[in-house]
This record gives sequence, structure tokens and C-alpha cells, in this order.
Amino acid sequence: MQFTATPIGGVFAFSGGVHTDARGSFQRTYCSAAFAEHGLELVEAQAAISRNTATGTLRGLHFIPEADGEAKLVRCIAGRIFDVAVDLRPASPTYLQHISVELDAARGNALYLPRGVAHGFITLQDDCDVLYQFSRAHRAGVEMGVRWDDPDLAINWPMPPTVLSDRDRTLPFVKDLIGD
Ligand SMILES: Cc1cn([C@H]2C[C@H](O)[C@@H](COP(=O)(O)OP(=O)(O)O[C@H]3O[C@@H](C)C(=O)[C@@H](O)[C@H]3O)O2)c(=O)[nH]c1=O
Repeated sequence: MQFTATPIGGVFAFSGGVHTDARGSFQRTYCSAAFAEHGLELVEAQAAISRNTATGTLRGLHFIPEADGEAKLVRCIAGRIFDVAVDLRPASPTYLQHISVELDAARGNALYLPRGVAHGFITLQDDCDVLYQFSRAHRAGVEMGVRWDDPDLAINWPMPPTVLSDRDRTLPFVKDLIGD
């Protein structure tokens, strides 16, 4: 498992660790000791899978404010997604900046987001399954969100979304949240 720091503090990309042989492959996808060594919050409270039928399905951008937030590890276990992490920690030097990474089930790479960093993705092909590990149990009504096409974030999505939830379509812009 290789931990690669990104320009956004606390956001790490993971790759490697895939052992291939005649049967297929074996990959360690999580190691609590390695997370602890790198100072990352463990993501062991809950796991979840989102299945996405159509190319261009967009989910996000979702976050919980840092003080009450959750860390998450995101991995594509079928297909490929364009995955985005947006820094919404007001005190962070990279506040409002984002990074993107293609998560590919065939590569087995993953992205770790600490508390206060928003997350979203768009699917790059049909039938993409996304596996999450969370540091805290889901709490209904706590999660917030900002619009995927917020001009202040200027995310260069690889295509326009084809499928969005009603909630995501009507999320506020960051400028509407500031001061809350
Ligand atoms: C996120 C989540 C949802 N749910 C339920 C609530 C709801 O009935 C149903 C669908 O939830 P949502 O519409 O919020 O699912 P979705 O829009 O896929 O939400 C996810 O989006 C991506 C971008 C993330 O980063 C995730 O953390 C999560 O916010 O599943 C859980 O039971 N546990 C969970 O952890």
C-alpha cells in the first residue's frame, strides 16, 4: 500500500499492493497499523457501497463540517470514476481548492479524505460500484453539501452529469454557506 500525499493537507491517494498470479490477484485494501503510522483517522466504523448504473452519474459534493466530521476512504470496485476532494476547512491554507483523481477498479487505487473535506464523483462508464469506509457511523441529517458546478470551486468535470439526485441538484453554493 503506497500512501501519496496530495496538495490538500490530509488527503492521500493510495495505490499498489496488487499481487497478480495465474488465478487473478490479491490486494490488501486497508491496514489500520499503516493508517495509524501515517497519522490518519481510522475508517472502521462503517462501510458502504454505492452502485451507479449509468455513465455520467454524479454524486456530491458532500461534507460534514470538520469539528463534527468524518474521514472516509473511497475506492471503485467496478468501473472507473472521476473522484473529487474539495477542501472546506476554513482555516486550511488550501481552503476551497480541490484535487481530482481517477479511481479505477482495475488499478485498485483509492482516495482518503479527512474530516471537513467534501467529496463527489462522476462515473466514467456504466455500472460503477464505489466502496466507502467511514470513521464514524452514519447520522441522518448531519451531512451538508455544495453544488457540483459551483463557480467558486471551478471543478473541471470530464463530462456533464446525466443523473443527479434531487438533493444534489439543489445544493447551495459555497458563497451561500459562508457565515453559517
Ligand atoms: C451516506 C449514507 C446514506 N445512507 C442512506 C440515506 C439515504 O436513504 C440513502 C442514499 O443516501 P444519499 O442520497 O445521501 O447517498 P449519496 O448521495 O450517494 O451520498 C454519498 O455521496 C458521496 C459523494 C459521499 O461522499 C458519501 O459520503 C455520501 O455522502 O442511503 C445510509 O444509510 N448510510 C450512509 O452512510
